[in-house]
Amino acid sequence: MPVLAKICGLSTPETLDAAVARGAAQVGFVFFPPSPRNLTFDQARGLAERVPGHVDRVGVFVDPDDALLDTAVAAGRLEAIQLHKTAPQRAAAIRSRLRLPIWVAVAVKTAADLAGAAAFASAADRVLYDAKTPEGSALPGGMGLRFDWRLLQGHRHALPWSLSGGLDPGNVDAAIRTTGATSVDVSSGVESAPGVKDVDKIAAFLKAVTSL
Ligand SMILES: O=C(O)c1ccccc1N[C@@H]1O[C@H](COP(=O)(O)O)[C@@H](O)[C@H]1O
Repeated sequence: MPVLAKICGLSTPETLDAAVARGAAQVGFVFFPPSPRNLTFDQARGLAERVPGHVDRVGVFVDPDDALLDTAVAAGRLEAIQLHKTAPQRAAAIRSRLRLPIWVAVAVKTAADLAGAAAFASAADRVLYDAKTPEGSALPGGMGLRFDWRLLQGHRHALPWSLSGGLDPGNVDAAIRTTGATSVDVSSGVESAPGVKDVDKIAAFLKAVTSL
């Protein structure tokens, strides 16, 4: 089965174009001011118009309010919403109000954390397994941290799922082989510095994924 890749945290036309040209299935736009990848609405508007119809625009949010969601969805012409640190009831409310697919991040450190995904079974469309960031971290994702991929082996998933957290061009092949993921998501693993995407790393990551 082909593996789909989302390149997250894009903020320049050049890196967005590289992700599209090299075969990204989704591009991620971050709307979270503490992140070095946070977009203004004007930036999102400009990037959104470069994305062809076969690539989905995913907005990344941390427990957002309705005003932020509405403005970001319009500016970024978002086709899916990725939620971090958002309760199941709130995710369900966002889903029914926006009528867009909801990706919900589940932070994983131990096997017990995987059970958290079940609470989103009727509230989301996809689970994104991501590494748990340390208590008090500024960001709940996008820190290049990975979890023990073997935890996913044999796990019965409540929803379609994607793998993220610390993936990069050198390890994504092993991550896919270990977990059986058919969808992967990367941010800092294709950067030269926090928030600075690297076109060569994007190309290498997508080559590793699409040549499997
Ligand atoms: O990328 C960010 O800055 C970010 C901010 C807030 C929530 C999530 C964020 N990124 C997501 O984190 C994961 C893993 O990132 P990484 O590859 O380990 O750097 C990814 O899903 C991003 O979408």
